[in-house]
Amino acid sequence: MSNLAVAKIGIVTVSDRASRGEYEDQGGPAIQGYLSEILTSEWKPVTRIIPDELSTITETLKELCDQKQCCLVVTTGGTGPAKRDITPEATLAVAEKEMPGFGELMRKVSLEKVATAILSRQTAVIRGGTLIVNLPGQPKAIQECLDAVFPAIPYCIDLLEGPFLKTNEERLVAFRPKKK
Ligand SMILES: Nc1ncnc2c1ncn2[C@@H]1O[C@H](COP(=O)(O)OP(=O)(O)OP(=O)(O)O)[C@@H](O)[C@H]1O
Ligand SMILES: Nc1nc2c(c(=O)[nH]1)N[C@H]1C(S)=C(S)[C@@H](COP(=O)(O)O)O[C@H]1N2
Repeated sequence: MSNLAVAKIGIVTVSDRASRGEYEDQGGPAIQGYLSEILTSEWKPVTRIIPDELSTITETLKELCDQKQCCLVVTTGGTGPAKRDITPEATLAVAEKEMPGFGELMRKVSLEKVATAILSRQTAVIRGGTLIVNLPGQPKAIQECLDAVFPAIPYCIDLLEGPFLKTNEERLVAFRPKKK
């Protein structure tokens, strides 16, 4: 992946009911809207709406990382303790490296908003040149979580030798250490 390439970003809604059309997916559009507001460099979304099935989630993540060459994949849903919530396990199953700080920070800021944030097992991992980040299913959790961790994402993608992501600094300042 060249750092001059247009950034492809995977947006994966994991929801039995949204994937069956029983309710309209609000999570994927909320992530896309957030990224459009934050990013000033060129990027392209690659969206998927899938059920809470381990093999479907792992295959989708592999496709977005290995074939589509997304530099970032953001998932929403399936991070809780319910029987069918399996997104973190699927994410770890395709991981080469775990990035536990993302889940820790998202739970910390979320706990300041809702006591039930403790129920999310959301995590983040690296697969090849891709960072995968899990978000909870509640659409309002998307901004709460991404505001906390997004400042670290452009530099993480630099370290993976991916595209250079620029942010709208009035909205969010990306952390990049000063070059010596
Ligand atoms: N993509 C979505 N769009 C709109 N609302 C959602 C979405 N995903 C989740 N929600 C809301 O957040 C709640 C918690 O999400 P969770 O991922 O635990 O879903 P769930 O209750 O297990 O059911 P499902 O997998 O069918 O969405 C849902 O019950 C729903 O009200
Ligand atoms: N920021 C934030 N985090 C949150 C929530 C929320 O509303 N906002 N919902 C919590 C709830 S109610 C649950 S059950 C867990 C897991 O949600 P999921 O299974 O939809 O991923 O995320 C938690 N984390």
